[in-house]
Amino acid sequence: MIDFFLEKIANDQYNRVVIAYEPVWAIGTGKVATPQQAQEVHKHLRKFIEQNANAEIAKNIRIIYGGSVSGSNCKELAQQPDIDGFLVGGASLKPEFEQICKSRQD
Ligand SMILES: O=C[C@H](O)COP(=O)(O)O
Repeated sequence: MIDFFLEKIANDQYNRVVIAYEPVWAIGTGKVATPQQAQEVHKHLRKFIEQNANAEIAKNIRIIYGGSVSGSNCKELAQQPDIDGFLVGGASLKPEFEQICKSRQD
């Protein structure tokens, strides 16, 4: 499905694109992907973009993870090289959201 969208994006428009990977079983369930699982998918997406656009675009595009992100799992997810941020649902309404926002800064 992503190829359908990518072919409609001009190379100079990629800086306005954010791709979110959300395993459906992780949305609002409290079951989060392991950092390794999420990293594997994000890496695959970045590689796909490299092959279908170019290496510079693939390096700079933001690929974010969503699905039961919390204060207790954000740190390790944020350390994965191809996870650029999060799409946060339930935890965005809780104090731990601040921790999630800062998780890539530490
Ligand atoms: O919009 C938010 C995402 O669907 C994830 O929601 P969640 O963090 O509650 O699992």
